[in-house]
Amino acid sequence: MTKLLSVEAVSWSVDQQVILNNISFDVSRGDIIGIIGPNGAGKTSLLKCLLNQYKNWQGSIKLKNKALTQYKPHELAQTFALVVQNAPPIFDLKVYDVVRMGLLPYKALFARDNDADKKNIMLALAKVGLASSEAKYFNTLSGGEQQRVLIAKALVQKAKILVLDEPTNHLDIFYQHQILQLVKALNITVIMTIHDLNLAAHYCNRLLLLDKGNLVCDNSVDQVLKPELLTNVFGLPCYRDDAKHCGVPRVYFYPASDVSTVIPSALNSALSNNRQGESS
Ligand SMILES: Nc1ncnc2c1ncn2[C@@H]1O[C@H](COP(=O)(O)OP(=O)(O)OP(=O)(O)O)[C@@H](O)[C@H]1O
Repeated sequence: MTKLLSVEAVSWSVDQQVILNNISFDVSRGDIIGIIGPNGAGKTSLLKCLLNQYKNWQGSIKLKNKALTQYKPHELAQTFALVVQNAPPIFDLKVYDVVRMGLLPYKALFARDNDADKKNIMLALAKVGLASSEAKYFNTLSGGEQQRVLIAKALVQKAKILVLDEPTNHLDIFYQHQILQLVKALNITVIMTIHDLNLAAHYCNRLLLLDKGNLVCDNSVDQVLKPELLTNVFGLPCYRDDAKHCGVPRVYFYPASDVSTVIPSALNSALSNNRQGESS
């Protein structure tokens, strides 16, 4: 796969507190990368460095072999589309106008939309299942619908890399899957922070596990979702079910005090497998 983004030894500190420590990884075209880790691990900070929103990080981030810092803002806007929860008040706009904002990196200020622009906007809204919502106010939509509008904006933006910060937060299970299915079906490169490890397993082809600003593991779902590793990072006993529901493993966490009453036999066998793995 072609390398799109190359992150080398990126560190970021605020007031001598190290928030990201020497992070290196590559992103290839078509990757769907989930950044996982506990609260405060540095997931959002890493996204913000990738988007060049912070200026004082150290290290190197290259987009197609050229330093990110050498790109003009509109060039970056043509490359990255950001989808965040809790969109700012600027989105007191109609759905059509929010999606239209995806055209801005390509347009002169105050340029009018042509027929092709309008067609693109409506096509993007149709792709996210919101063609009949163009005249509604963005702020009146549900969280899941707002996410879909922002994805439509990203489509109009023709972004090469879709960056999502906790896209499934506040969504019910149906919309969690709907958003991630939609994201996967776009067939573009995706980098997202995500708390739900089983959702991440389902939709990502690679996971980056962060802990206290360090990249603890960058690998396939199968290699990152190891009970021992996750127990170390999240501080809770973890059991992995390898029955491969829909082709992926599932992980479960338990309060330490409840472990022996929840699934004693399954957990014991998982722990003993771990121990065997350690000794081999
Ligand atoms: N602009 C900032 N100034 C000072 N500290 C910051 C800033 N941004 C983030 N931090 C600190 O960096 C650490 C990592 O924050 P970050 O938001 O990246 O974590 P996260 O992994 O995304 O957490 P969560 O899962 O809670 O969203 C936290 O301790 C946070 O307080």
